[in-house]
Amino acid sequence: MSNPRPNTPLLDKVHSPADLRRMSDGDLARLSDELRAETIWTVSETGGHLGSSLGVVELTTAIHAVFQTPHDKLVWDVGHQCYPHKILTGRRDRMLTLRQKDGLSGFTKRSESEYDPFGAAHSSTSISAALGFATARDLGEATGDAIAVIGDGSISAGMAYEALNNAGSEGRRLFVVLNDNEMSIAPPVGAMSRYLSELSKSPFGQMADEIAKHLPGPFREGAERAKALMTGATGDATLFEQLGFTYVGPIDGHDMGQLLSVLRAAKAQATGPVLIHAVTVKGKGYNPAELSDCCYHGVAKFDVATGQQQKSAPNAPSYTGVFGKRLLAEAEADPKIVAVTAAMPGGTGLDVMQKVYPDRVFDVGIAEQHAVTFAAGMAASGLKPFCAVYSSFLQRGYDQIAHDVALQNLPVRFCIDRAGLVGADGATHAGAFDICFLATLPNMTVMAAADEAELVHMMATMAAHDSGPIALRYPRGEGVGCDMPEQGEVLPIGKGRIVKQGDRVALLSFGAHLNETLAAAEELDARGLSTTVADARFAKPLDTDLIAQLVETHDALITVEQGCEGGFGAMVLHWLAKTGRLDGGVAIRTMTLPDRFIDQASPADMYADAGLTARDIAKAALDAVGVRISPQTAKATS
Ligand SMILES: Cc1ncc(C[n+]2csc(CCOP(=O)(O)OP(=O)(O)O)c2C)c(N)n1
Ligand SMILES: CC(=O)[C@@H](O)[C@H](O)COP(=O)(O)O
Ligand SMILES: [Mg+2]
Repeated sequence: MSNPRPNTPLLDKVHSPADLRRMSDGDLARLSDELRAETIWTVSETGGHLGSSLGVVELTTAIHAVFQTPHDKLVWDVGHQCYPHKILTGRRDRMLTLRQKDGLSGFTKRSESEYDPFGAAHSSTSISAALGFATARDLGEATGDAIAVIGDGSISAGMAYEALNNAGSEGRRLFVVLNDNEMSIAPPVGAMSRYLSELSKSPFGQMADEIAKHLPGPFREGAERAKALMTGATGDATLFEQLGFTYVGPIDGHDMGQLLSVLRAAKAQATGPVLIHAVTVKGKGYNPAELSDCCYHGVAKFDVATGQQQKSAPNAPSYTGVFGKRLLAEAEADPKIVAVTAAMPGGTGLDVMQKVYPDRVFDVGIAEQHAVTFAAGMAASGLKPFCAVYSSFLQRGYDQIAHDVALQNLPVRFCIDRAGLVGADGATHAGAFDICFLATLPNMTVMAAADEAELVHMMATMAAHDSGPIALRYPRGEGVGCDMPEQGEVLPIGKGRIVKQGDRVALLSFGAHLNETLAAAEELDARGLSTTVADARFAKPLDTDLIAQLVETHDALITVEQGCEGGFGAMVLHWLAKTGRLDGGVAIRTMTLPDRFIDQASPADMYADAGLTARDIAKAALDAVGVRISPQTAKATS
């Protein structure tokens, strides 16, 4: 399907933001319409984060028109809304490579453009980074103004308050644009969201006098009336003003005239931190997006005329889908089971349980640190909390896992979706580190599902495991299409399983790379190297009997995991070394992700880049047993 490319005569003249600064205000408004059409067309061909990008079309145009980017530093929060920004900053001709192998990142990225002064993808970092730039300017570095654009969802994270708190006390000239579209991925939650909702209903332009007087007539009267009204009505300043910011807003984030006036006035007058509250619509200007519950937050390729997305039929249930269903089943059987998500009820699958038990599922907003310790408090009180957080986002709550959960040995269940390489979201969302940062914690039990049937058993095991914290990791996307058990069977903690018996080479897989490991075993068998395949199931506690048996009865042991160095394979090596089993010389290879970040591509291409294909595993085994593969053989069989 190919959608007709929009006609964009004004946008065709824009090769950098400098071209915007030569346009009239009227042309900038017309340009934004073209930019919106171009964004819709682009994402219809590539898929990606459409809704948030459509919500900032005018804002993007106005900021680049008023501020001198790239000397002034524009820092996007999350960065999923950066497609209009990328189109205006010289990357329009590469937009069809968005989120693809060797293509443009789906988020801002320093190495991609001087207009991306700070990379993002994990939320709530923009104010901190922007304050860093502002401080560097004040210390003499060659940088200009700093502008952070943060959404109403992202400003619910603790890190944003740390930054507001510091910026408000530092008093440096800094611009924070709050892009308030009253949406996160799901509808926003929390008291802050409620507060912003009230604030955004206040009349236009409650702002400080020194900025209001620089506004054109009608805006100024409106602002003065609103200020009188607001001050009269409320008497106190906004939360942001009480933190030391000049608050400007709420303004219509789609009205180019308001945006340009307010940004110009703020730029002309600001001597300290300014927060501009722009009210926008997620998915603005594209009906299917505006009308959909998710505002087309993340979409597949689609037909522009209808909004119909191109989604291939699944070959197997998704891990997330199996997780959601099984959690509901476990929750039906045990009223003490509760669940916690950090603004991702749909992505984690908790929405399945939420529909049935809304009082037992807690969406705490984008607040992973709080989510973990909140779950710890519930565990300390006798409940059985399942804390469902994507692997890479769980990095945000690591000290809470160590300090509040593991050290106190509290029975929090960590359900870690998007473990391993995730594809189009690239390096920022890779679930590469959770095995390493969890298996090294005392008291922690760490499991990984080899397939969707194992996930069912491991969910039952988590529900039953009440003696301390336990984590279960599983990848993004579909399972392998295996037979599914009706019920989950509680697994013996710390016990793995032999999947295929051989006697020369032992492949010990942890998690969802079992299929590739079995394929490697086939190749090795075909070469006359009888191969055992074992599924470790646990990275902690290790099945040391199994490992000892494999090492004693095979010529080589190869560990395989969808995780970084320092994870499962390292734990195996530690144990072997500590028990002297390496002294006699054992042929061992640990197959892990490489010590580098891997850019977006398909998961298969990313694992090939990582050196974790079935062929790679087989080659490691051949190398370990000393069968050198001649270049010709390698070429012939590749
Ligand atoms: C630390 C972290 N947790 C969760 C996410 C997943 N995530 C991406 S965008 C988003 C919602 C952001 O809402 P908002 O800031 O309001 O931006 P909008 O999409 O409305 O433009 C979430 C939860 C993330 N990127 N980073
Ligand atoms: C921008 C962001 O962080 C989320 O939208 C993320 O891209 C969701 O990932 P999944 O598509 O794997 O749910
Ligand atoms: Mg939002």
